[in-house]
Amino acid sequence: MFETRPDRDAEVVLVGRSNVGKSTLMREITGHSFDTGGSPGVTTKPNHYDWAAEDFVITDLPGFGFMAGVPEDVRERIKTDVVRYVEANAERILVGVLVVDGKSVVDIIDRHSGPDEIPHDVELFGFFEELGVPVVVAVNKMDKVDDRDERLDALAERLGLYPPWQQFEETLAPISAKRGSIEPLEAAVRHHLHEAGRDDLFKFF
Ligand SMILES: Nc1nc2c(ncn2[C@@H]2O[C@H](COP(=O)(O)OP(=O)(O)OP(=O)(O)O)[C@@H](O)[C@H]2O)c(=O)[nH]1
Ligand SMILES: [Mg+2]
Repeated sequence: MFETRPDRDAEVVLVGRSNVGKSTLMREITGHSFDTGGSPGVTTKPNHYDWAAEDFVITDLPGFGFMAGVPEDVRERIKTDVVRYVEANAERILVGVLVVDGKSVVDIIDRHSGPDEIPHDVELFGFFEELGVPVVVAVNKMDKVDDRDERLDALAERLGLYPPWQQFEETLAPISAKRGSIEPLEAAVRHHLHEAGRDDLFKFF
């Protein structure tokens, strides 16, 4: 279990496989730099970012899934720790942002779909729903995607959202964190904050 536990009553978490761009997105949202890098597994502990005067924290969690050079048991432990963190903090998590790599997510999901295997991204998506935590899928690295609508429809379908994807703007947000184009994500997060009666937090998004 991660040892950090922020003493705030409202939280937004960023979760997802390693190297999808969570820390890059965290930088875009907060304006503060976090370790990012070309090799997966850069973030090993939760990054919490809060504001002294505000009862709010954004948390960038370590990535899980395949990471070159990281043993299987370590990867599994990180995944378990992330799931436990979300479960333990579900009460105050207003929005769960599931970050995926728009270029590869559909292929990865298909590769890991089988009779006794649920892909991490699909599992996490369902897990947030089970906990009653609104989830936004930040489909990152869209700057590398040519067949935008086809990719997004394919992803929607795998998450159980019947295409066309445009019907789910509160759930699917195509972005490019590295280029600073994250408006669809901000709009989706604001939607859920509004639903939670927390328009006061719009200033962070
Ligand atoms: N092309 C492109 N690359 C991106 C984008 N966002 C992030 N990256 C790159 O993806 C790599 C991984 O980014 P990180 O932000 O470290 O990813 P992470 O999800 O925090 O990774 P872990 O901490 O290992 O889980 C870096 O080389 C980033 O520059 C994007 O929108 N487009
Ligand atoms: Mg990171």
